[in-house]
Amino acid sequence: MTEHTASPTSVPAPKRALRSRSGLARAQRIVVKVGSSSLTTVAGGISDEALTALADVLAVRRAAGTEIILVSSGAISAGLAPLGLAKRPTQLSSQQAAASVGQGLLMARYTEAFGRHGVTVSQVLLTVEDLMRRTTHANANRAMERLLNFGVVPIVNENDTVASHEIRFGDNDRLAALVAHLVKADALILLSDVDALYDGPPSEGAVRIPQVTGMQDLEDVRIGKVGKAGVGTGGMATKVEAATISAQSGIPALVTSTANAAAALAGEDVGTWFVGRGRRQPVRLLWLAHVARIQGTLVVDDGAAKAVADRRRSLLAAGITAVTGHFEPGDPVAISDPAGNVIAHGLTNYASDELPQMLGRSTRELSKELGRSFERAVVHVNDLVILQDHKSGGAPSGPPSGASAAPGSAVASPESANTLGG
Ligand SMILES: Nc1ncnc2c1ncn2[C@@H]1O[C@H](COP(=O)(O)OP(=O)(O)O)[C@@H](O)[C@H]1O
Ligand SMILES: N[C@@H](CCC(=O)OP(=O)(O)O)C(=O)O
Repeated sequence: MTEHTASPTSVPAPKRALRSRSGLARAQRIVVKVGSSSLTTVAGGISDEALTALADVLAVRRAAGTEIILVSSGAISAGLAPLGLAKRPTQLSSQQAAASVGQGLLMARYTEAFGRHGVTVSQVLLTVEDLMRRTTHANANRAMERLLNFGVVPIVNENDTVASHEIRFGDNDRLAALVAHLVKADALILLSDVDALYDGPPSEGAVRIPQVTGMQDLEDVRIGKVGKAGVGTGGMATKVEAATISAQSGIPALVTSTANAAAALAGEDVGTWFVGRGRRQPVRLLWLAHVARIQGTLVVDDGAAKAVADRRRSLLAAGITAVTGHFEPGDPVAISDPAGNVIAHGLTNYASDELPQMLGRSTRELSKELGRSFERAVVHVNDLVILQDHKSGGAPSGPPSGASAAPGSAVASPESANTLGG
């Protein structure tokens, strides 16, 4: 194949976020995610009609010069019938087997459908780990950039056959958000069997939500169980989460149906638009906030909660009042205020069995006892992501203050703030 160098395929992604959904018509790099429920049925496997219709829309846009990355679910569902399975198995090894069979079938159909438009596709199977470690992240990024330069449409799925329970996304919605982040997409489009996010399960006469600008717009939204098709895993909850992850790191997201794919790409008023408003976040923090499996909880007192959430300090042992769960140093843990609200996620420097004898004790005391190897912070501020501001006594929290921690306080000196949540 000839290498494209000076064609629309090598147009760099713009640095500015699209302001509204109409900007999708001009977007240069778009991640599109399609769910199992749009492509497959339990009984019939892959729907040729649905897959071809989507490939037609995306191939036309690709031919017009827009870089398209397709995150496609459906491998497990497509593999059920060939293995004689009547429904989606719950056992991980059966899901792995079904994905292994179905992924090949899916790619064969995509290759053919895009090929009719002269568009080459490629298979990219990723695990959470590939996106988290700096070296593997950079490696995945290089491969994607090269594929896009070649004019290829990369088709991404989770590497279901090797992903274990511990490291699995499970749904592809959050994977798509991290892929959008990986390739610095202009926008993320999440396609499903429902045309938008509604204020409640659509079957109950709910009302469409056209735009989400922040968490306040989601407060009254009720999310029902996984859709009627019975083949998806994430449901609307993971789509909202993925769109939020994306929007909060500056990449706007649109949630709509596969039937609306062409209208969405043309910038028409369909679906639910999540306004991109945050700055790009390190992927490690996105993972910590939204994907990581939390292994335990550190309950902190009111002062420490305010310091961590409002003043962005490291968490010290003196402010921790209780520990639950079993974890090792480096594991993701939740930090909760005295009322039980989870205010942050962080990576702990201590194991759950080391912490009880440290709780409530000052840094000086602990330094004497533990000697030079003592790591001051139980959770360092650079390993912390704030999920909500702590509002003690119902009072609104002020802006992060630059004042240093009071003596004996359970917090360390101010450093960079990592805020993701609303
Ligand atoms: N508030 C809501 N707004 C829109 N859809 C919702 C809502 N609550 C639940 N749903 C359901 O979520 C389903 C989409 O999730 P899912 O089947 O997992 O999709 P996919 O396989 O495309 O990822 C829809 O079929 C819809 O019935
Ligand atoms: N990676 C899996 C995705 C699982 C799944 O059903 O995801 P989704 O339909 O996006 O909720 C597969 O290809 O079957």
